[in-house]
Amino acid sequence: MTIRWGLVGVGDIANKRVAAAIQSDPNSELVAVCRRSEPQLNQFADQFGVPHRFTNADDLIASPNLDAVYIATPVDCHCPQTIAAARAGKHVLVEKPMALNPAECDQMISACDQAGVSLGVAYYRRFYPVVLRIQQLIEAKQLGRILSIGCVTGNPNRFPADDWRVIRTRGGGGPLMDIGSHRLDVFLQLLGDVATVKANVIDSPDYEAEQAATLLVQFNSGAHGILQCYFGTVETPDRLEIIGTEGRITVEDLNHGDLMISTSEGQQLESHPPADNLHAPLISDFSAAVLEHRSPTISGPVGKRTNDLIRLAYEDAQ
Ligand SMILES: NC(=O)C1=CN([C@@H]2O[C@H](COP(=O)(O)OP(=O)(O)OC[C@H]3O[C@@H](n4cnc5c(N)ncnc54)[C@H](OP(=O)(O)O)[C@@H]3O)[C@@H](O)[C@H]2O)C=CC1
Ligand SMILES: O=C1CO[C@H](CO)[C@@H](O)[C@@H]1O
Repeated sequence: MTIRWGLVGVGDIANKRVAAAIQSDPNSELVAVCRRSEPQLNQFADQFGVPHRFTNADDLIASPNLDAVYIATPVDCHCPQTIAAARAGKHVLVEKPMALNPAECDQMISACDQAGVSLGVAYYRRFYPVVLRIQQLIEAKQLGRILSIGCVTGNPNRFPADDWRVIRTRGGGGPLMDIGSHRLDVFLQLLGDVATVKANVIDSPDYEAEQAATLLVQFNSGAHGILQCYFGTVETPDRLEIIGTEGRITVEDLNHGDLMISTSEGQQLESHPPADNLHAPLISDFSAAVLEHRSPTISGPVGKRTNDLIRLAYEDAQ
């Protein structure tokens, strides 16, 4: 059996990676796509050879020949579309951040639980070989006791004020929601749950959401995490550093996967590049999870935790 997917929202990320990732997975088939603009919908469907096309998400969701819905729309659509899909008996894989706020995440989790369908969130960095290698090094205590994790990420885009990514009611916030969310999820994967979050933000002169956010989190383990994220700056690599009592790990760009391990014995460079299509392992895991009747690796409650931390950060920054 294959999972027959419907893809709602065929914009940037669907075009760059999601459609191709579904089509390359042996357990998946892309059978339907949706966006409101008909010419762009047809262009996308023709490009990827998708037979069923919808200009209304409710119509795709109600379609009987689908098993799962991938939601790649702006963040304010995630909750209503997930709930509608769950009620129609479809499994849901939703883009990050999971929703505008934790209350919406709760509604999505509960709708999927009640309908008995799977819910996954697209924090695909959890499948990066470099992230899994760091997790292994931490668990094996190769770095001793972890004192801190730090990540710097910047997106050079200068978004216009009417872009959904910088309107709070549409994107939920600015760079913290959009790009910081991915890195907070990596923090949670590597160092476990967080006890406290402190934050400062810098308002943008051009739009409603923040332009920069800096977070200081304290993990339950006692370790510290520092996250810096920006919109509208020079291209900033996805830099990660972890400091322990016996060693340090530096990754200049998580998306490339080169890892430097420094200990008292010297330095060692390892290379763990990600899959060519970063979404491919995510789709494979989700489809396999549905077929095997297990929870996807990045489940609703896992995805929600990042929304919880972001909410605490915005509250503290106020
Ligand atoms: N995992 C990752 O690395 C990335 C994730 N993302 C996430 O993916 C999601 C989408 O981002 P991105 O592709 O950049 O956004 P875009 O703005 O490029 O695309 C959004 C798409 O959603 C469609 N859409 C909007 N509203 C509706 C609606 N009510 N019903 C149906 N379709 C709708 C739009 O088409 P139309 O207006 O014609 O309806 C468009 O096709 C976001 O959650 C974002 O955070 C984005 C980039 C990378
Ligand atoms: O990682 C990413 C690349 O940039 C996009 C636009 O800011 C983000 O939405 C996405 O999560």
